[in-house]
Amino acid sequence: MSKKQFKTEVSDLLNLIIHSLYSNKEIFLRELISNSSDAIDKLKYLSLVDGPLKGFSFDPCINITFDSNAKTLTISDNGIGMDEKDLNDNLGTIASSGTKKFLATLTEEAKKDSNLIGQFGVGFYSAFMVASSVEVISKKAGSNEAFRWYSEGKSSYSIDPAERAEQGSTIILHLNEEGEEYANRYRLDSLIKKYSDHVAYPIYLEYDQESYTEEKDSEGNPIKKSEHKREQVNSASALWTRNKSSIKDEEYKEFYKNNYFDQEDPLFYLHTHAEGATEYTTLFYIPAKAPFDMNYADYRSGVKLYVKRVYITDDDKQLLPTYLRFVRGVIDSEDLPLNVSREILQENKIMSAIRNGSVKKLLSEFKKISENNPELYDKFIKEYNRPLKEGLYSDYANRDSLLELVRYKSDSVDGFTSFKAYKERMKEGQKAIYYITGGKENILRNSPLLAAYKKKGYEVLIMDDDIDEIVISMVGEYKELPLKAINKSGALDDVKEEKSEEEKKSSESIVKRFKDLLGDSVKDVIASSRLVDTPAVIVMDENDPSWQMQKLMKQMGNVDDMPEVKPIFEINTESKLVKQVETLSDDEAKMLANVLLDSAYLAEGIMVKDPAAYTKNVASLLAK
Ligand SMILES: Nc1ncnc2c1ncn2[C@@H]1O[C@H](COP(=O)(O)OP(=O)(O)OP(=O)(O)O)[C@@H](O)[C@H]1O
Repeated sequence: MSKKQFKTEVSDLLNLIIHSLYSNKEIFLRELISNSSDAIDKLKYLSLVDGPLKGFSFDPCINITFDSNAKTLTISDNGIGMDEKDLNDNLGTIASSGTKKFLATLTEEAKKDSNLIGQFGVGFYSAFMVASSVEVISKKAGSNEAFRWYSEGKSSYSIDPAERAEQGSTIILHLNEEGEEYANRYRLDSLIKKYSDHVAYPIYLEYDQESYTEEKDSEGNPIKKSEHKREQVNSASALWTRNKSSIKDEEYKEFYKNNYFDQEDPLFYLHTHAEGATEYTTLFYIPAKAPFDMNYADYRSGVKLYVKRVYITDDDKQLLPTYLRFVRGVIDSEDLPLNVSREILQENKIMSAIRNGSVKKLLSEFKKISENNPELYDKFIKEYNRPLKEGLYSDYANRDSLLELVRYKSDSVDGFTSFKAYKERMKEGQKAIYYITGGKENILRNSPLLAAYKKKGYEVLIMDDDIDEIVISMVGEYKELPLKAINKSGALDDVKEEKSEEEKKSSESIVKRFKDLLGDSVKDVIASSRLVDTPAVIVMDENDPSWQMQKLMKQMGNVDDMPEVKPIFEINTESKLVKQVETLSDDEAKMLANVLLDSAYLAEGIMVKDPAAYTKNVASLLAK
């Protein structure tokens, strides 16, 4: 016997599955059936495309048997099967390296969520929730050898030669105490219907039915007879191929929950059939909660591609643009060739037409919901605002549609607002959409810059998402209205208050004094025409990166090459404090100017360069 150790992650994972996730242990059956269905998909596909298995003929099916005396449950399929190496690779290691990393971060509460199992691709191991040992007897299509994998789910497994007539896999569960209840016809029947009704291949349940015959024994009692039966339990039709009007809401939801490993109903779904230059069907779902890996670079794509009902792939990130990675569902094309490979998919004209059409449909559905069902749209935005913003950046062709979908916080209304609603609220004479970026919400909301806009009645959007900065500066305008950052020099003049000649003169001399005092610690000093109660603020030159952007650039590692970017110091020359620089001695004036500059940094949530010097200056000024 060749005994092998599981990779350590597998032992950890088994432990986790067996002990934390077992509140919903019945899902093991769905996982094993789904593996069988995938295995049939793979063989069916290989039998249709060029290669050694082309023309391979078989009658796809999944068979389930049980023995309540021996306490076993057996799931077998005639799919692709596994050879020795596959058994080692697939059942001896964990599917993705990201999974372990993610598991490590899960809270105890979250670990109890059995939903997570399927999302990881650890489905097979769920068998150990109900079995004390598991055997897999498998023969790979095209091979003459069969193998038996065996494990008690602790730290090791073994692989030995075995016998199996046909290609495919047989999974034998030796049920533990928790699992005994599954060696039961009615229990299995209802579980298959519940979770696997739409699996595209027939699932047969075999059982012995006992009945009483007409005949009587010597004592006159009816004689019992046992009959072996084999019945198809699932309906085995691909839901998306059915006519929309014949499908109930419940059926759509069940399909989603059983196929996309979510216990919650989806937020909404859309089922469409396109005809014309390209013919295809799509059934898309929006999960109620963003998938856990949505913000990981190695996220799992949630859309499966079929060609004429034949499964092609669920691992292709080209099917939809990255920013729609939260969408789950099916694309089924009538026109793509079956042997379409990943490389071909990328450049295939039909695929790109399907992709463009799908994006348009999704975006227009989002728009419809935003107009007709604001409550639902709020839920949607709470989960998916961020990926939509990425779309603004990456999907130029659909930017106008996306601009109608994204939402922002505002200093004038509660919750989120759209650009459209902002535009409708705009004051007469207002020529731009104003926003502030570059920090946490509370810092932005307390920015001294807001007062001048408020005074004019101009609304300011509070953009506190770290990608807003990059995205919005790229977008530039909404319906020909420029988008202006109020903490950049470009928005200064829009809220200008006219000054008298005398005021101008006095402010010129104060500005000059500040320039002398601060030297090259700032890019420039300007007299503010918009500050109300605040002595001074820092803003960035229109063409310089903001603080947030600089921070991002530093994080990305370009520290050495990046020249120091200095702010423009905008001073309120009407402020008493500011005016004092003209009366104080040079030393004291310098101290004051530096304190004002450092305070302006702090108001932006930016740490001052020399905190010790700052507190010392403040203390000595206060003392005076
Ligand atoms: N019945 C089967 N026939 C052939 N291969 C199988 C079968 N069951 C499992 N496998 C192989 O073992 C691998 C691991 O299965 P497991 O259920 O743990 O993860 P997965 O199927 O990749 O992910 P998920 O369960 O999320 O779909 C599968 O990817 C597949 O290659």
